[in-house]
Amino acid sequence: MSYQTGFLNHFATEAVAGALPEGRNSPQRPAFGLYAEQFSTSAFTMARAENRRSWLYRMRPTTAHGAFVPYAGAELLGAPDGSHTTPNRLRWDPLAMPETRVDFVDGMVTYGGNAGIGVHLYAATASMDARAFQNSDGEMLILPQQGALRIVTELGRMEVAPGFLALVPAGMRFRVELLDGPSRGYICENFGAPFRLPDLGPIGANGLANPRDFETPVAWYEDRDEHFEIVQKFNGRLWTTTIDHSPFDVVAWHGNSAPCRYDLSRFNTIGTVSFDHPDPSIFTVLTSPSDTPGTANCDFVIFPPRWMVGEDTFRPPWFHRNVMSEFMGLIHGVYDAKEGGGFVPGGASLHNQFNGHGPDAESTRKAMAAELKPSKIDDTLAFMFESRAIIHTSKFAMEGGLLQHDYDACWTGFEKAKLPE
Ligand SMILES: O=C(O)Cc1cc(O)ccc1O
Ligand SMILES: [Fe+2]
Repeated sequence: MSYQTGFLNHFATEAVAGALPEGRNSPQRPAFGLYAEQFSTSAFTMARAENRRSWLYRMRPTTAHGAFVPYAGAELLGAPDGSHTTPNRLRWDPLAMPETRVDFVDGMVTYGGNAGIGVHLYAATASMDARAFQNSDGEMLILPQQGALRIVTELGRMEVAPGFLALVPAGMRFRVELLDGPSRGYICENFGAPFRLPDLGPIGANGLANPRDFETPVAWYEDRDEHFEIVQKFNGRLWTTTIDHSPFDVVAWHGNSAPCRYDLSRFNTIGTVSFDHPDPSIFTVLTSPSDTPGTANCDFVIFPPRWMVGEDTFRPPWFHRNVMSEFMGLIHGVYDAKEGGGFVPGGASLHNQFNGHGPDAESTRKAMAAELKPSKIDDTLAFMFESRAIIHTSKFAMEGGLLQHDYDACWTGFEKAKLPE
């Protein structure tokens, strides 16, 4: 597998020498009888810095297909209708692996969502073969938690193991192959402005996720004249059609709208070297801004291994109530605000708008008693999708058997403060 590096670069790549036109996008007759196609993930008229599009040179035009009809699988995928939304702090046990053959498409399960994002987990036991998924509703941020994936996209192939993220543009066709057997992970579906690197402000020109660590596949195609099912998510529902060849027939492409992967261990984690626990925005990997400056449609934030050195400081996350809603998951290890257990790899939690949460009683007791020498939080990777809007939960999330009904109890047993007489 080879990659080109950089975030949102203008890449150019060809799997067959001479396939990529030079000096123009749409020659009268592209090489070898290929067909040129513009793939736009921003409006044509978007400001240059925000403009995203790629030019694809493929063996057949994408237009060669019949009508899409409603798709019957993936019954647990869909937009929550609001009837299961609660202000309560929620936490879930891990999603079980299916006992039958289930691929990535049918293995997606919606936990929550709002107008800006969809929050899903997937649990799959089979690779997709002669089918592809296309999400016309939004781009997909995929975080494997168990099992490495090979994601075959129209623009090339990338491998993503647990600890990596994959980002697939809205509208792009892809299939997911399992490299290590049963696989599970998390998905943030982004209906808003596409994810980008956050501004660094006073941090300066370097730090957090550095652009050069993002990797985009080189062009790759397969020449398979057989039936392929295309499953499309459109307007919150799934649709299907069949074509007579592989959709992965793009021989060359250029442009800046492309899938990428990123190894989260490359994140340059920044924290306090004096006192107090900084706001978790310091851990933002990618952000999808809204039209209100400073208020994200969605921030993707990680809690990676890091040194804790704060003096006279309560080091774990503080107790807090937040206008932003927070969905969290755990790739591996223990999260420093939940030392009392219950938040486990493959599990999840949700703390919706203004509902108080923070360290459990066990983490609080330990942090208040700790000797404050430098200590390393190691072997851990938690993450958060933080959204400006309430995250509505699905029926499955509330009634699917994984919800921990005793979650509130992790915040009991705190002693009352004793004021001077
Ligand atoms: O709630 C959480 O665990 C996430 C979180 C972590 C942190 O370090 C500060 C604030 C915050 O919401
Ligand atoms: Fe929080």
